Amino acid sequence: MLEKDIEKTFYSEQQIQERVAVLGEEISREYQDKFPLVVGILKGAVPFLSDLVRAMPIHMEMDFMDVSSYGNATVSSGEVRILKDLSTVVEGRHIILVEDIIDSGRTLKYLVDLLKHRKAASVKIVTMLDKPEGRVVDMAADYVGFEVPNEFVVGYGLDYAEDYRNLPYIGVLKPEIYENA
Ligand SMILES: O=P(O)(O)OC[C@H]1O[C@H](OP(=O)(O)OP(=O)(O)O)[C@H](O)[C@@H]1O
Ligand code: HPA
Ligand SMILES: [Mg+2]
Repeated sequence: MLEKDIEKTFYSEQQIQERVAVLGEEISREYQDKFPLVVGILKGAVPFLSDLVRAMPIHMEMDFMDVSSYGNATVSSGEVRILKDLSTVVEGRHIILVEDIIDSGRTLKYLVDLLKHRKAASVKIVTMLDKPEGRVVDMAADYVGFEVPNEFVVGYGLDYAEDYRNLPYIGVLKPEIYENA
């Protein structure tokens, strides 16, 4: 079972759900007359997006993008590649980018630049987690669920080797999970 692999919990399921309800209300107030395009970044944003949009009782459209950072193992190139693009025309739309975490900031920097280039009317970022100590490029979210310290976190969409995304809370793994990998 998943539970036995977790060393400590940073944010419980209840804390997350309470925070999502507050964020949903705040964001709805800003976007109620804007018919926003809510863009989830695959795959990590899926659990958060799923909860967030159900806490936003306003008219909206949803779409998804999948991007991947690549480079060699020691030095990240900082390049980002599109694996799945939006199926919606961005020009003139108010975009809400939904992410599970901002770490180096590279993924979101690339996406914000791209959407502005495509002439979005506005682009704002909502992220469940912000890890400020991880930042390599200048990037700040408009709405943040929680801050996390500079540790590798899993759960609520965040994976280790594609596992643990379905954990309903956010925590860190026991060291032996990495040692046995
Ligand atoms: O701020 P950054 O350093 O760019 O890191 C954050 C990004 O990295 C993770 O995604 P990943 O590319 O691992 O894909 P995934 O969502 O499918 O796990 C996470 O979900 C963010 O999208
Ligand atoms: O702390 C993290 N955990 C999982 N995936 C991530 N992608 C960037 N930072 C993280
Ligand atoms: Mg992601």
